Amino acid sequence: MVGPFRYTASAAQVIFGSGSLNRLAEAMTGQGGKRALILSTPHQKAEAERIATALGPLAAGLFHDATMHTPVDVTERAMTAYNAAGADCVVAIGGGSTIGLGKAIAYRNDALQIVVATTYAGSEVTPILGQTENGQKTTVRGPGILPEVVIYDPELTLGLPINISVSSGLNAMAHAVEGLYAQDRNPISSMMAVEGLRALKQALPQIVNAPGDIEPRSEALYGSWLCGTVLGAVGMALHHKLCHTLGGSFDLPHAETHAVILPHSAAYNAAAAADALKPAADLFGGSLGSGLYDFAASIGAPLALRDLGMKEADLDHAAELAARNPYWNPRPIEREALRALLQSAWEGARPR
Ligand SMILES: NC(=O)c1ccc[n+]([C@@H]2O[C@H](COP(=O)([O-])OP(=O)(O)OC[C@H]3O[C@@H](n4cnc5c(N)ncnc54)[C@H](O)[C@@H]3O)[C@@H](O)[C@H]2O)c1
Ligand SMILES: O=C(O)CCC(=O)CC(=O)O
Repeated sequence: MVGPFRYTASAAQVIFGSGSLNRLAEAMTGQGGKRALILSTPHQKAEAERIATALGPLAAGLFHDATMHTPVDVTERAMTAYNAAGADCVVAIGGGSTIGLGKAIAYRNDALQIVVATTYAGSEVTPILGQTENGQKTTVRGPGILPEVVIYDPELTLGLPINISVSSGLNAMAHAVEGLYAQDRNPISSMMAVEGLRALKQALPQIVNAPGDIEPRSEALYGSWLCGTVLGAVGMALHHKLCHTLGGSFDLPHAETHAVILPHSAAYNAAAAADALKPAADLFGGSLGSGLYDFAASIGAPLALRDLGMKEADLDHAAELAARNPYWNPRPIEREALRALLQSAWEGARPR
């Protein structure tokens, strides 16, 4: 039987396709934007400068210090740049770090946000902002946080390094896996989750073999949009709580941490959410935890927390933090089982 359910569609406008970056000025002025602060990481500064040149007088300035986990001190410097430039909107070009900075600005001043998304993290289509201050990462949700327009131009992802592509793709897949067993899931979010998983499962091995091939790049960006939309639409559970803890309190890299944890969190929840996870398990050979692990290994993803810089001595503390104020999860958060999960993930063991 279908339902009952509640589904809230995202209000963001999506412009998808090769060459869609050319529609940036039109997208910005169409929303009433006149002076944009262009945001990027230091790594994508040149791309941001090209965008500023193309926008001409619509570009009010550049800020290229976006940083992972959205530190509040960086946001404060960006706010100063925004006000000094007389900007009325932001254009964020990049992955979740740059998009997070744009959201943090909009959270404070309701700036219009135009996003050019260049990884598979999915932040561009969520009303979620994570920020870090004094070593603590906190998350807020709110309508002003969701970017108004998202441009997906696969041409811009052709140079995304293979290792980032792989980890970022698994980060997207984690949104879909958790979306499948979310308490507030609905037929639309589950359909998007399964299609997102299918698209990324198909695209990532092809990207590893031919990173400059536009077809799998388009497929991966399409899959990441779907998975990100699921993240924005329904609640996340143990997997996201763990990654949030490991990223915010132990400064582990975001996408790589998702990539390592996903097989283990999926295995943890496999029995408790067997029906909801069946379409995903079917995609990965029947057993979701080991299937995801084998898939991740086959595309060269990181498999062990120890390889990301996590200290074994910190695992107890991580388990304790992750068990504190837990998100709803299909299987109860059992302290010992959670500690065992972290040990397996630290060692890079294949879940059963
Ligand atoms: N709020 C949300 O809904 C949400 C969702 C997912 C991630 N996030 C946040 O996003 C951050 C991580 O984002 P991420 O994983 O996308 O990494 P990132 O944005 O830090 O990007 C990783 C690196 O890749 C570079 N890069 C990005 N796109 C590129 C491209 N096409 N070509 C070459 N280099 C490129 C970036 O400049 C950066 O140096 C974390 O802070 C995480 O918490 C938030
Ligand atoms: O860090 C954030 O902005 C929130 C993170 C989130 O909800 C998605 C993720 O962890 O990939």
